Parts: sequence; C-alpha cells; structure tokens
Amino acid sequence: SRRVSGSLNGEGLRVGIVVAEFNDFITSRLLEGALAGLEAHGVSDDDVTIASVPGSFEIPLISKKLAESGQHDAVICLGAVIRGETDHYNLGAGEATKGIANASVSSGVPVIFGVLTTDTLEQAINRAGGKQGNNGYGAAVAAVRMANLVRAID
Ligand SMILES: O=c1[nH]c(NC[C@H](O)[C@H](O)[C@H](O)CO)c([N+](=O)[O-])c(=O)[nH]1
Repeated sequence: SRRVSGSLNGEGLRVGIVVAEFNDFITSRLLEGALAGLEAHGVSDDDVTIASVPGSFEIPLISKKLAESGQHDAVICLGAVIRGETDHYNLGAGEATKGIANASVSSGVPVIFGVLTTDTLEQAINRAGGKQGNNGYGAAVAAVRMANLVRAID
C-alpha cells in the first residue's frame, strides 16, 4: 500500500488568513499564533495575505473568495465565538462552521477551521496562547500539511 501525507515543509506555500475583528482580544492572539506557526514551518511572510472581517459570520464569504482566487495554497480562518446571553452564539458558530467547510470543498483549496467556539472567555483565552496552547498555531500547521497533501494528490 502507498501512503500519501502532507509534509510539514511550508517553503513556497502561499497562505491567506481571514481573521474576525469581533473579540479581537482573542483573535489577535490567534493571528499571532498562526503567523508564528507559518514562519516556523518555512512559509515566507511575503507569501501571507491577511484579510480582516467584522465577525465570524463574515468569514465564509472572504475565505471562499481567497480560496477561489487561485492565489493561495491554503486559507486559515480565525475567530472567536463565545456563548453570551444572546443566541447569536448558536447562529454564528453554526453558520461560520458550515460556510468555512463549504468554501474548502467547493473551491478545492484547504480552508482551515481556526474559529474558537467556547462557552466562556476564559476557555477562549486558554486556547489563544494560554494553558491549552494556541489554536492559531495549530491551524497554521494544518494549513501547511493540507496544502502539501493536496499537491501530493493532484
Ligand atoms: O465572531 C463573532 N461574532 C459575533 N457576532 C458578530 C457576527 O459575527 C457578525 O459580524 C455580525 O452579526 C454582523 O454580520 C459574536 N457574537 O455576537 O457573540 C461572537 O461571539 N463572535
């Protein structure tokens, strides 16, 4: 049998990042983590494009546009949907998740889900550079691996 895997070598890869401004106390840290992860894996800063959107609900459209542009080998989506009193949480989180998955499958370009969906701000903080690490960094590693895996398969 043959194994096809996505290498961790990000040299030459072009990566788009869509980051939500809502909860920017959290999302700015996710962005820092993602940029650190890309750099640690050899992606040149010149090959990284960052697009800011108002909130996670707007991520699907811009991630789809970046993916379909043909200018990026992967797109990373960063946001923080924190369950507040409003049921905005359920609507936003579900739509963002579905929209991001659709952007990837419909474009054929890896679109990485780096949107925190937590009950509390503390949980989000812990996943944006706190005790549980930084989800942004993990999203960057997934982006490199998926971009290389798609290249290996195509
Ligand atoms: O990214 C988020 N956007 C949120 N709302 C804004 C939404 O994403 C859109 O930007 C807004 O509805 C305008 O379309 C959130 N809440 O309302 O709770 C949230 O927790 N996270």
